[in-house]
Amino acid sequence: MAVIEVEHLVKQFQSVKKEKGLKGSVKALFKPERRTITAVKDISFSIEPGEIVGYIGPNGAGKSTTVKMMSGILTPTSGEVRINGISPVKDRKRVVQQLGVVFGQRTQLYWDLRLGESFELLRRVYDVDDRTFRENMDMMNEILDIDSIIDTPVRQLSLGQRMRGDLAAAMLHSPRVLFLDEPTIGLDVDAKHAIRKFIRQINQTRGTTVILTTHDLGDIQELCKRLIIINHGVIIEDGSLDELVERIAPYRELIIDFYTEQHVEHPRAQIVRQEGARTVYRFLKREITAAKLIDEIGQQAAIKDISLEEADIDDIIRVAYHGEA
Ligand SMILES: Nc1ncnc2c1ncn2[C@@H]1O[C@H](COP(=O)(O)OP(=O)(O)OP(=O)(O)O)[C@@H](O)[C@H]1O
Repeated sequence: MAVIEVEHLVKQFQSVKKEKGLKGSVKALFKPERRTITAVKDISFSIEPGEIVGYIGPNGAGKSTTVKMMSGILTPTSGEVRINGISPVKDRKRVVQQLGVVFGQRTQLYWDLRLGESFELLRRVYDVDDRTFRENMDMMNEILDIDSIIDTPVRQLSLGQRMRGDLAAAMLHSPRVLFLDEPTIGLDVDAKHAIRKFIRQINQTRGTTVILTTHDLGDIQELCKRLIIINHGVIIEDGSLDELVERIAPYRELIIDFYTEQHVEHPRAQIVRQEGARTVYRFLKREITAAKLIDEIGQQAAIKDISLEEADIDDIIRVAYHGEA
């Protein structure tokens, strides 16, 4: 059974349109002109236990709004969400027990307490028994080195330390599903590495299902086997990064430097440029491997040096978002 099911989900916000100046404010107060913003238009997907899914899209696409509806923070205008078969609208309490939620830009820790005290308090909020709490703390300590910051007041934690604390807090009640909204935002390379390792590890050892919202290409490449891409409140792609690359950029370029000027043709590669002893070939990844191509060209003329160029993931994601060439 799918762990998350989303069916024809829609969220509209009403806002009051206001003209400039005092006159506009007065008018908005007495004769408000309402405007409807459709943040999520009609979204359906289903996620199996143990998946790590990147829920991505440009700013304002509707990602956070979807995550908030999935975690029961917002009520959908129409459509349905089920987490392990339970609707967050009808039974928020039971859904919350199955969910861990981390927003990179906010914290659920208590500013005025030490990190360890924050965990103690959250343990009571989630009603976690002693043994589960200890087991989870041990595991989080191993992966996120929580012991080294456990006595630090939350307000004094660096951003990376705070994120480690937030992730540990989200796992205290052993949730089966984790929603992470930009968990690596603003972090340095070491902290990002630690967070990604954590996500992989809890996914592998506990089978935790992870939905990840991110603008970080490293997160996408290293973690997400499946990408759901949304824009303007609708899904525009649902598949693996490899499939996306294959469809948008099926070519690779092979740059070969011969010892002397050569003109070597190959039936499966097109010559893009020739400058002195250098020839640039373009070939389809699914038709031939680079190794085979190099080998076969090398049989016709001695090769001095090679390099390979792939399409930029950044460009591929941009094309997927907007369909730009
Ligand atoms: N409470 C609200 N009232 C009115 N409009 C809202 C509200 N929350 C979100 N929106 C609008 O809904 C749209 C989707 O916003 P959402 O925060 O879901 O996007 P996002 O994909 O998470 O973007 P980002 O990557 O910038 O965080 C935006 O146009 C936003 O301005």
